[in-house]
Amino acid sequence: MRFDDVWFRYARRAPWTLHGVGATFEPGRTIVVLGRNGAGKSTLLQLAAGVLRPSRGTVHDRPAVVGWVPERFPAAQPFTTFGYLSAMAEVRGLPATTADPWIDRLGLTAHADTPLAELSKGTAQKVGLAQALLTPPGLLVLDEPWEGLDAPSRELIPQIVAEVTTAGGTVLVSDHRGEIANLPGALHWTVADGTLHAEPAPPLPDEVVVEVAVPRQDATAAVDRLRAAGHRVLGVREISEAAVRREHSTAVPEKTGEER
Ligand SMILES: Nc1ncnc2c1ncn2[C@@H]1O[C@H](COP(=O)(O)OP(=O)(O)OP(=O)(O)O)[C@@H](O)[C@H]1O
Repeated sequence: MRFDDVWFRYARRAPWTLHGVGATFEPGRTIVVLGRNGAGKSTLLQLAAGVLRPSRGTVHDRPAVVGWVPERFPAAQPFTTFGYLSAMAEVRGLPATTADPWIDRLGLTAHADTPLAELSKGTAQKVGLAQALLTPPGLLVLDEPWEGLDAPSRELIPQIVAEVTTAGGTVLVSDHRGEIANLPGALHWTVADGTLHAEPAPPLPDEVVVEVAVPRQDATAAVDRLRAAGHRVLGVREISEAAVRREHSTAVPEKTGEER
């Protein structure tokens, strides 16, 4: 995807929030958007996601599937967690059960029948995240995704980001706390004075995500061994029935003809 001389302002005579932004969003990249409060990070993310349209200029080649997670999930909707996620799946032509693995993985099972309006901010954010991941996104846009999340869920974000980029998607994430800034290969773009300042791109890591199940009592030792062998451990989580079912359809991805 590419921004070609993108300008944006919120009203006809308002000052430009962004002006003359040019940027290329490479597949497989994590792009961390930094900047002070009010600099225009959310505006840039919404232009990328297609939630806002540029006042001038063009966004080219936006991926067909965009996952958009706003800073605050709009919880004032007449659904329960499960009702909302299954309705979102059906809108996309997917079976209602598509949401089940995400409900499980994001720890939403206990809240499945809770009305959205009664969820805590962090739980509502997880519903927003699950919604964005129902179909594997070519572009995942996360606006301050850590806000209000509990510790186990915060660890999930880098895992999910790595899964999307490993599958060839682009992740655009605003992160004023710097929680994801150290991901290998992450680009740092800073919004200031209405423009984008991009640090030079580090090489893309040539990695895949391998999920390994070990007995619970061996988890710490397994993590230590993997780290000692030079692997990045993205996180440890409870195995779920959905994950066990997925295991039977897991295969090591083959390289494409071009990569051989
Ligand atoms: N809906 C809107 N209508 C008018 N002005 C807006 C609107 N949304 C944002 N702005 C203004 O546009 C500018 C950029 O806002 P934006 O939310 O993109 O910044 P940000 O870097 O994401 O800030 P924060 O870190 O506080 O979320 C700010 O001056 C803000 O007040």
